[in-house]
Amino acid sequence: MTMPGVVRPEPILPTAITRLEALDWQDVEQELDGRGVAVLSGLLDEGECRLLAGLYARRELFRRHIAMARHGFGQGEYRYFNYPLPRPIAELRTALYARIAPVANRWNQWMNQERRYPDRHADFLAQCHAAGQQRPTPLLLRYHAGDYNCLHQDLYGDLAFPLQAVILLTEPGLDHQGGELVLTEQRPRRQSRVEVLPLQRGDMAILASHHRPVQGARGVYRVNMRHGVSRVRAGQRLSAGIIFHDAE
Ligand SMILES: O=C(O)CCC(=O)C(=O)O
Ligand SMILES: [Fe+2]
Repeated sequence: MTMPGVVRPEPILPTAITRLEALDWQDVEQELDGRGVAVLSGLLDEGECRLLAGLYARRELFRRHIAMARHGFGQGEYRYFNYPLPRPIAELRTALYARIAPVANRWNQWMNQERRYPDRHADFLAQCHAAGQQRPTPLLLRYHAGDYNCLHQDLYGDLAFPLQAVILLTEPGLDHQGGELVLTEQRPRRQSRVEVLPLQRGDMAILASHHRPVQGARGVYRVNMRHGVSRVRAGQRLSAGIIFHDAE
């Protein structure tokens, strides 16, 4: 029996965290350094995806609901979680940050950017909060047939972590058609490159949020990354976004 006024803790994602910790991070780091994106296939199982997708209906968990069309962001909707984050989201955010902070620091070194990110996410969040960025940014997104997400960057203030993660929570071909995650890479004085990520349910994509370094013949140059979602042609698509900086 649930006692009135007693908040039950959210279930956690032990298998996803175990899988995350068991990955070959040298491989993942190489992909991130080389291409600015890495896909962790099947990080979440079906039940874990359903658990996260099921949070969408629980309005009390969110601080803000965005209808994308109203802002010119595309078509579809998303909700920013409130603090305290549901434990699965908080645990993924904390565990993933610790694994990719070295990548972020290496990128800044290569790009001659002074900022270095602390080893622990809690310490980075303390920096965000001290800089006036105190609102949580992890989110759930929901798209129906015809919906899409315009190319964008998720920057919410001066302080920004250069990588973020997206988890696909529904199964392409079954729950929805279309709705591919798309990345663009704008190169100085050259035409842009695009990459389509054919994710399956439970896959996590780690991607460069803003700038990333590319090794060229004459040294390192900086490219400008954007991401978006192509039109969902049928069904319903849900995803979770994990952004490491908080918002103003
Ligand atoms: O729905 C998606 O796959 C993209 C989500 C997104 O833009 C984000 O999490 O920042
Ligand atoms: Fe985004």
